[in-house]
Amino acid sequence: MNASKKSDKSIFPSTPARTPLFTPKRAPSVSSVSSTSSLDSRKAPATPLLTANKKIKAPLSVESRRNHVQKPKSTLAPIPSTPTRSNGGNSRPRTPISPRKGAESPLLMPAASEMDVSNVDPESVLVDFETVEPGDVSGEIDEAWLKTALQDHGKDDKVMVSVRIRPTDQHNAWIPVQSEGGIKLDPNYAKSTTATSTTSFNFDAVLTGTPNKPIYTTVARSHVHAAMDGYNAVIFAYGQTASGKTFTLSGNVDEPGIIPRSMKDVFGFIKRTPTREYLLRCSYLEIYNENIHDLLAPPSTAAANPVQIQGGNGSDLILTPLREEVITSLKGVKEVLKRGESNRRTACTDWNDRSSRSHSVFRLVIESRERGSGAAYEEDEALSTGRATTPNPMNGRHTPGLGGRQTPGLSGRNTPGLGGPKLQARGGRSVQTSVLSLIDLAGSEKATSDKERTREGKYINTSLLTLGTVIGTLADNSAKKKTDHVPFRNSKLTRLLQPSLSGNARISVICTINPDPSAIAESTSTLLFAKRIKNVKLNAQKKEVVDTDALIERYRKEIEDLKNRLAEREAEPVRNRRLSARQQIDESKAMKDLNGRIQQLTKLILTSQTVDDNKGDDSRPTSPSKLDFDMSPYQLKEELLAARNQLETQATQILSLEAALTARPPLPADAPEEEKARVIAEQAKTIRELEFVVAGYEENLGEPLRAVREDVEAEWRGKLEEEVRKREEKERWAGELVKQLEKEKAMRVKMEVERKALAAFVSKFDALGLGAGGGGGHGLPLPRAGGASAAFKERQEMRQSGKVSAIDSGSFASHLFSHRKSGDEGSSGGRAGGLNDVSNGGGQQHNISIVVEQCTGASESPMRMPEALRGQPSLMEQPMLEGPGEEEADLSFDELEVEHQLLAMSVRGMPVPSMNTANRWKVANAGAVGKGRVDVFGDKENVPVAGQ
Ligand SMILES: Nc1ncnc2c1ncn2[C@@H]1O[C@H](COP(=O)(O)OP(=O)(O)OP(=O)(O)O)[C@@H](O)[C@H]1O
Repeated sequence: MNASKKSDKSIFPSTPARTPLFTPKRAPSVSSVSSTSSLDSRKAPATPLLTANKKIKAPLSVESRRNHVQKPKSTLAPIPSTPTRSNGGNSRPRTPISPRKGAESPLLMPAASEMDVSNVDPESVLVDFETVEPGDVSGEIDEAWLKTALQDHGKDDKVMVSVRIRPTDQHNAWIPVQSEGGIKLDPNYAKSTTATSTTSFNFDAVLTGTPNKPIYTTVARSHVHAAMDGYNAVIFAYGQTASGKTFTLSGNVDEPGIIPRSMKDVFGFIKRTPTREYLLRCSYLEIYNENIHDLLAPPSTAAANPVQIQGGNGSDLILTPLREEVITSLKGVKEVLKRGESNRRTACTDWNDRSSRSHSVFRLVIESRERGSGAAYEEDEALSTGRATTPNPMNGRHTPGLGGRQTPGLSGRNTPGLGGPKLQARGGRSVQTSVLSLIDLAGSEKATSDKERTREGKYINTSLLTLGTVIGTLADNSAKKKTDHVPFRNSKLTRLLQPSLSGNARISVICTINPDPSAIAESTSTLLFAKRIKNVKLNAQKKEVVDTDALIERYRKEIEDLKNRLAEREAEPVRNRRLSARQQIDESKAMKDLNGRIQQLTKLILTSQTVDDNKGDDSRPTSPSKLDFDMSPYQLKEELLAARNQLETQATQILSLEAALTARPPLPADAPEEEKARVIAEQAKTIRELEFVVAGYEENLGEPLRAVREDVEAEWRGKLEEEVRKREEKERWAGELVKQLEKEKAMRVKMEVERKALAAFVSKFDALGLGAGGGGGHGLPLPRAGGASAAFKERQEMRQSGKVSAIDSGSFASHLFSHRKSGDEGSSGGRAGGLNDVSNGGGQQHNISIVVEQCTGASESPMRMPEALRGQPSLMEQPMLEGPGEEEADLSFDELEVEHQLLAMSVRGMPVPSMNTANRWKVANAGAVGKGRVDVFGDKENVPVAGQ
């Protein structure tokens, strides 16, 4: 790897070197790849121009990561614990030499730096205008700039989008229209490329050239200031590989990029803000192959403990375990950045000697609160810390130090939670919290000639694609006022960016493009991404945490004082208070004021508590300041409940005291003593009377009244017993009625069944033309000689010969009747032997009448067969009548079966053919009955057989 390339990625290298104008590497042919390439071979000094066509392979990034760290010991060495100011006046905030007891979180790795936030007392590492070193302040900030800062791009609710065109000494395919923030494709290339129809774009700024200062001033400074002012801010670079993202973000020693410049600006801002004090803590992480690694943790432990993202949708996220280091000077930042940079995964690709193989995120958490001074501050401090503070002789500030109030959990214990303690809202001073995120994305790229690079490239491209989709959906939602699901969770990158992209951040995006004509497609894709993100709506809000504990405590104290004063006055004997009328008026007014103030404070306590409750987890989800993470969630809940109960009890006590105060008898302050004594006497009498009423009611009723009451009670007792007896009688009667009703219901059901059976029987008779209105006189056919058996037989024969496909509903019955045309009389021999073979003779017809009797008992049948019919053959055995034109009856096997049973019921006592008869008939007909129909008869085989 050549030296100049290395220096590009190192923000603060030891040996400054000017960067030559960059010409990107072309993807070389496979033949040009030197298999003997090594790190040493790449050390030969060469400009990017000279190395442009030379493919050099880097060792695999993961394995080489530790080798790549050139001075691991020095980079991980702790920052000097006691930095001193050159003027010897105010001292820089000190880093405690020994970690606090119990500060180690089991989830965090052993500290590699004493500035690890979990090892320090935040109150001792605050930065303010007095502690900022002159050299740490950006010399670039001047009054003129402060005016321009008012034209803050981040103020509106849109993402600030800029394009940076990397310089080239070859053909430039893109023409900037800088004054209008536009960029368009050179018409010569526009014609030749079919990559896109859109060739001209407009953004907030289009920037060219190598200097990073104008880039920072234009795209980043206002966002850094917004972050210092309490807004979350995100600045990220997006673009294809080797287009200049890292150069823009980190830069080099000659051209420091956005990250080092913004850090300088942070200290400059603090220097110019004497009213506030700051706690600055930073973290540095990378997303490599969809795993998040802590770049500030020792590489071995970072690899073994990938950072996890926790937290709700859209709200703040918790990254754990992630080391956060407190910074108090630019030197500290340099140290942290250097360490992080050295742990970053970079590798030589076909296009970039030191291509970032991961997305890197440098986060600076800025917490600030007003600097306290004066008597009120002293008192607040004492209230907050529970002890008097000692002014620091060096800077005059009150620093409670290690023994001071740190991060009380609800239990009151000092417990640094996960991620370390944070600045506390104290002494009634609220804390503003914001996060500045500076993100260097890995570049999108085509498949490379190296397997590992290709694998990394896939992860990179996938997460960038997801970022594109997320941005697209957000833009679409904003434009069309929709609320479509945004797939933030599809990649670690978008998940990490979720709170910011959801709107609560000011965002600036620098899209870097490679102006080479061969990269027009990729550049266009980058520009389309830039266009989409421009439409995402933002609504960044400041986050302020109020010290409700301190406020409530102060109110309580005041209420206590007021109550004491009131009590003293009331306790003073009247005779001792010989006051003039004027004094009495004044005192009355003072008492009234005291009461008013107590009420007001009580309300404030309740409001503060409500605010605190409402904020709950939502207000500071990431803050461990209110939570003791050593406790189980159950214990925390218990504590919370206990604290609330206590507060409520106190509030109730206060309210009842107030009520007692206001309920005192109204008496003008200037009323004479006699008058007061009279009012008191009256009140005492009233109280005695009420006591008499409450306690002695029974005693005062007297004997005669008691006797009357007993008489009345006896009378009513008798009436009650009579009513009870009557009710029992009625219940018995109702029970009888219910039983009768049940019986009747059963009877009805039975009758309904019989009625239906009878109706079916009658309808069958009618259908057969055997009913009273049926016979020959009415033209309905009568069964003819040969009977149903002959018809059935013929039917089966027809089926077997294929003339009839199956015995279908009604067809068998029709054959019963149509069969008489065949004149087959011989089949009657199939009848059951025990039955009378009665021929009705040729075309003779019968009139069959049925007597239906009312069913009078369970044993009686509703039907009686007339005498005339007794001895007649059953319907099945009756021969068919002959006669042209008779209609076909609609009978199926089942219907015949029903008919058969009905007949059996109706002619009880008569010899009735059983279904066995029919079965025998079936057998006699040589199995002509379809096998599939046997089940039609089924267990009706068991019907009692008459005559057998
Ligand atoms: N504006 C610029 N002026 C001069 N040199 C530049 C400029 N932009 C980029 N370069 C040079 O181009 C090379 C590639 O740039 P850089 O590493 O920043 O690209 P990148 O987009 O971060 O690539 P990757 O996505 O692969 O990490 C570097 O050597 C860098 O010094």
